Amino acid sequence: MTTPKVALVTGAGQGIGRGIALALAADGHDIVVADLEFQREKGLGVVAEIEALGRRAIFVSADVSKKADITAAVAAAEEQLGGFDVIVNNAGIAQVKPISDITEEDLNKIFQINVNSVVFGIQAASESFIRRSVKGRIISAASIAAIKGFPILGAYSASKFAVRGLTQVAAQELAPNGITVNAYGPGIVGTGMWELIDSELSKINGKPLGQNLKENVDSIALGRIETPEDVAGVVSFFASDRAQYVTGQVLLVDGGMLYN
Ligand SMILES: NC(=O)C1=CN([C@@H]2O[C@H](COP(=O)(O)OP(=O)(O)OC[C@H]3O[C@@H](n4cnc5c(N)ncnc54)[C@H](O)[C@@H]3O)[C@@H](O)[C@H]2O)C=CC1
Ligand SMILES: CC(=O)C(C)=O
Repeated sequence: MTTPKVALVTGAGQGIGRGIALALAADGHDIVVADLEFQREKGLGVVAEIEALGRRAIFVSADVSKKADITAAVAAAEEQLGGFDVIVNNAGIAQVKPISDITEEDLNKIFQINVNSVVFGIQAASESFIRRSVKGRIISAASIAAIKGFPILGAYSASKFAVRGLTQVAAQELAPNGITVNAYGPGIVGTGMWELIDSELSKINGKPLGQNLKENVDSIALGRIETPEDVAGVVSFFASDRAQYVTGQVLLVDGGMLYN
């Protein structure tokens, strides 16, 4: 296949999404930086970082729980950057609650953002790829919590198991079109999401701030917290020509926490 040239990354205003957007730009992609409207300033900062790498980039305000927003972001890639080859369904949220406390609203919210978004991303990307005869790449955010259920992260774990299931199904359905579908499975990454998990766990188990994070990091074989750049390396691989025979996989990038 030809090297993908335009990538759309959701949740790219900060954290892992920002790291992925910068890595794909360094690989030679032009980038749609998609995030919620309230992240516009941060998103424009990422656009400037990408432009400093010599690539083109635009910020698109998109709520991934809305199908129309994802479809519009794909259209913006085609119309403003002249193509569309890779989607990274990265945006996601965490919730930190024992199953006994999970509400109907909690479930609806986390599934709309972590799961519905992946269905919408697969739909919008594959429609564009098939219409334009592009053997594109669909890459989504799973987690170690897509392989093993984590206590107090029940709704989150369920949502990431769903991402893994969707990845396997879409890989099989889209293979006849030459489209590959994969997911990355980070472990404990030092972003806003883990700041939230650590502080919420502290409220539940009374440990001092930072202690839950430290204990989790202590369980990592490579002995350090993960960075967005660690995750981005795997996404860069999935988007590259080197990954053209890889589909339907969740690749764990966790420094040695789970083993398959
Ligand atoms: N931080 C970690 O340890 C791990 C993170 N992940 C996954 O990686 C992905 C990125 O996580 P982080 O960068 O750590 O999180 P983060 O909280 O630092 O960043 C998430 C980004 O997604 C955006 N976002 C949230 N809801 C959105 C919506 N409805 N529409 C559009 N954008 C939205 C936020 O504005 C933010 O820019 C998530 O899917 C997460 O579940 C997976 C495993 C571990
Ligand atoms: C945030 C996340 O996915 C975990 C397992 O920590």
